[in-house]
Amino acid sequence: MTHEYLDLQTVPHVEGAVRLPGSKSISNRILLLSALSQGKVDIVDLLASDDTAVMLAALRALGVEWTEEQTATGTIHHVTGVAGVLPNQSADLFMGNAGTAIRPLTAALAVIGGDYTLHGVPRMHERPIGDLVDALNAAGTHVEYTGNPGFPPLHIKQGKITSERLSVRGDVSSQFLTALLMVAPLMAKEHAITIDVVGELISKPYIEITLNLIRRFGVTVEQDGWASFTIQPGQVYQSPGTIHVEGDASSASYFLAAGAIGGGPVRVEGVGNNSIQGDVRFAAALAQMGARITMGDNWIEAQADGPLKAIDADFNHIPDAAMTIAVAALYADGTSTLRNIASWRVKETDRIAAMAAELRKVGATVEEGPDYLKVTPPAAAALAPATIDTYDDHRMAMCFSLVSLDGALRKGAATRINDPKCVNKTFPDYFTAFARIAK
Ligand SMILES: O=C(O)C1=C[C@@H](OP(=O)(O)O)[C@@H](O)[C@H](O)C1
Ligand SMILES: C=C(OP(=O)(O)O)C(=O)O
Repeated sequence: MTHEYLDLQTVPHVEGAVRLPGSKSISNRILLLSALSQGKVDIVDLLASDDTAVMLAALRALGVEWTEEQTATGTIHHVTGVAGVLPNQSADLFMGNAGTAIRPLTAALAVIGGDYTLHGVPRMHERPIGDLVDALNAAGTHVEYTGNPGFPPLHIKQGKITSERLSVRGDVSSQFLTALLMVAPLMAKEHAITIDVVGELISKPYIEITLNLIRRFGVTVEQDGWASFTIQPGQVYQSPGTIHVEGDASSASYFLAAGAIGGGPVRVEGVGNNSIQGDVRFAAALAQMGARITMGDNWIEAQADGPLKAIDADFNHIPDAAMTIAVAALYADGTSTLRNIASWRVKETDRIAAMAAELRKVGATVEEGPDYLKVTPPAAAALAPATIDTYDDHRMAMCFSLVSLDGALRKGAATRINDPKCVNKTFPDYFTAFARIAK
């Protein structure tokens, strides 16, 4: 337990522009696809953070060559694809707390086969992976649990895919289906592979990111709604040459909410109408709360347009950015309800419980359900000063920076953020960027 903290003074007004760091979801997908592909890939603007660092280190340990070049405009990572044949047949891989690294890598290593162990921070060992392992092992791979069944750490041995049809549950995390889709071309050597989704599929826009990027690497997936996906045999990932990583739409949510709460305009650069990330739809939720939103191909701007209105909506499609709505709700004119967010409970922390506990500290009344959160802002004219615990969850730290902002209906509070460096998971410079828009 670290005892570092960051004190934020109240912020009367926010305004400015922020260039977003690269998307975590896109960065880690592109890294694995590049490694599996034939040829060299130049990745522009890859996210530099803990989650991508563990993926890069894992690829290096597996024998995949990559280099990083600093240019006047940003970074370029040069990855030499291994065409599905890993140079190192054994490795011990530390995955931190990166779901986007451990889930797809588990699938890739299980299908390729070898002698691999994957582990992470203690919380990673509490985050489910059983539905993915079940899907893989039922099809012929050999993945074992070395700790608790259903959770990392994992030991992967040599197996062989013998089925032409896999089925995977989609109601705990969409990353399991993403993982199978990404490795499907490695399984579809002689015959087509079909992946059936059992039960409801959550977080669907992340599957769209996966399919979009798979296509960029030259592989076509046939889709029957959200129920099944088929990959015809003989397709291999091809290098797209140069590929650009968009700004992170989840990271955008904090600045857009800041503009909506604290005046604005605040503009984020790096995502917009052309984005492939579902989290750009956070802007629509903010607009529903009364913010004025404008969008270009590669930017989004948010501005307050009077007091924020309470919202009652289903947030299954944007589980990460929805955390930002829960905090924006402190500034709204009534009770907000966030529905269909059960996946919050199995992420960096139990986010429903953590969010409820910290929102209460600043004066909100919160009702917590298995898959919902109801937030009623304090009646007082200001939020209560508080010391916010962040639960080693980057999004808790980033979300709660917003409680320092003065809104139209309610003033913010001086806020202490414990363990602010947890933002390193996806956005190491977050608090510097936040300080720049605080006026
Ligand atoms: O595929 C992805 O890149 C992600 C999918 C989502 O997870 P779930 O599918 O577990 O909801 C999201 O919360 C996570 O931050 C990133
Ligand atoms: C849930 C998240 O991360 P992960 O990719 O580790 O699932 C997140 O970034 O909010």
